[in-house]
Amino acid sequence: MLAASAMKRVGLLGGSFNPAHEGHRQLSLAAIDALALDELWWLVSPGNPLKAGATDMAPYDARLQSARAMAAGTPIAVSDIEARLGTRYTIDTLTALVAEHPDDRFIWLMGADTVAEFHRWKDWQSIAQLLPIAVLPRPGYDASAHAAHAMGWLSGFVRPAGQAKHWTEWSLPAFLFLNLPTNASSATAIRAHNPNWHRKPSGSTGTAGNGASPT
Ligand SMILES: Nc1ncnc2c1ncn2[C@@H]1O[C@H](COP(=O)(O)OP(=O)(O)OP(=O)(O)O)[C@@H](O)[C@H]1O
Ligand SMILES: O=C(O)c1ccc[n+]([C@@H]2O[C@H](COP(=O)([O-])O)[C@@H](O)[C@H]2O)c1
Repeated sequence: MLAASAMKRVGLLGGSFNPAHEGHRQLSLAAIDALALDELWWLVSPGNPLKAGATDMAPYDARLQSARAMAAGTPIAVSDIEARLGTRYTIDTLTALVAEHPDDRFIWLMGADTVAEFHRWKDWQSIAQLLPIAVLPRPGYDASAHAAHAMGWLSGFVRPAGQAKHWTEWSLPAFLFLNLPTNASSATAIRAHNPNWHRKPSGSTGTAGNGASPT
């Protein structure tokens, strides 16, 4: 007799990871604890639709390797599912993931800085109707997140941070500001200091981490 598969509680953090840094890692580990997640996946974006004109976007493989290196030794898994599915918009990725994993429960994670532009994402209200959303605090972005255009609609669905572990029981939409220690790391700051972070020094073997793809 086959054993019934157990429902997994999975957090999803999408990003450019150009490059991945300590902020991604610290906040992800804290979110695993706060939300009682079984797994947390970093979805490395082949191309953020709102960064289409960016001239400083490193090649996809370099960003993937950077995420794997930063996730190494943690329970965080790095996924290239958007490259494999050919999806660029979050709503398309999440719709596919939910259909592929009907027995699991997903929650979308986003840094406080991204809330200000959330209303510009394709079908953003549908995203909130599909999955609960948890916001990772980020130094300097608390006010802009709370004042965001999207909050005009989302504020009616905000859940108390103290109930974070109960997210699988919530009706949707459900929006949560996580109360976690912050980390000021930023990929923009890293690139400003080292624009060639993704170019290997000559003689390098280029090995970086062993993060397995979850999907
Ligand atoms: N230090 C941080 N604290 C909280 N959330 C973060 C932090 N850094 C990144 N995030 C969140 O992680 C996700 C992926 O971030 P991303 O890869 O764009 O890094 P970034 O540092 O914001 O990059 P950039 O400076 O190039 O915009 C986004 O939701 C972002 O808000
Ligand atoms: O779906 C959209 O319209 C959309 C617009 C902007 C950003 N996103 C997603 O937001 C996540 C964070 O992106 P970034 O570049 O700020 O790290 C990443 O998963 C992107 O694909 C998604």
